[in-house]
Amino acid sequence: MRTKICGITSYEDAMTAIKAGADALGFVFYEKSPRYLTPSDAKTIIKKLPPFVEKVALFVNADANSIDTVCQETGATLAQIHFDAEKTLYEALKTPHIKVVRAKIKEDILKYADEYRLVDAYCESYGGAGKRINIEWFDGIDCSKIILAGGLNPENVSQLKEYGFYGVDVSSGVEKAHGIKDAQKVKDFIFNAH
Ligand SMILES: O=C(O)c1ccccc1N[C@@H]1O[C@H](COP(=O)(O)O)[C@@H](O)[C@H]1O
Repeated sequence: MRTKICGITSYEDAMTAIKAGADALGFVFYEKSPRYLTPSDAKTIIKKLPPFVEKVALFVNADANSIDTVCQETGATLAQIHFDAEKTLYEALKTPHIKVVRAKIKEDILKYADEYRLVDAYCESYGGAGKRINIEWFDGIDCSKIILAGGLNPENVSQLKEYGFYGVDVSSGVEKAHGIKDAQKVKDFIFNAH
């Protein structure tokens, strides 16, 4: 399973995750998030990072133009559209992107069945709240294009093997405080996911 560590706010945390084997790092450009960082601060971190690691820019309720601009300015390689965007937004986006399904019910998971997508538990604050998704909803579903998110941590990530998810994404489950990663939890999360 690929792993993404989201809510990175420092170079040190970024390198801890990369050295532990993370495939992707997430930078949150949603001002209401406790993990928000400015595009300028993200750029400073991203330009020092090694290649072959996906730098993901996470957006909530942003328009296509500002998403493209932030990604271009910061060096982010993929946009995570963490809200229910209109089709026109996806059509207008120039930046490679991944759609997020904020699942309220099992049927929501089938929405983008034929493409890679990130599935998170629905919550009013959009994400990063540690809210767990009902894992039984994935029974009998082809999970090979799904990145699972929502309430994951170093303990429960090791229980996902049978589902065959493409990847997992975690934010709050590997923190010691909002926006600050716990190095041991990051290492354990990635080790257990593998
Ligand atoms: O991390 C955030 O602060 C955040 C804010 C707004 C939307 C999404 C956010 N993070 C993403 O939410 C999911 C689940 O996070 P958690 O592991 O349950 O804390 C994950 O995809 C994060 O990338």
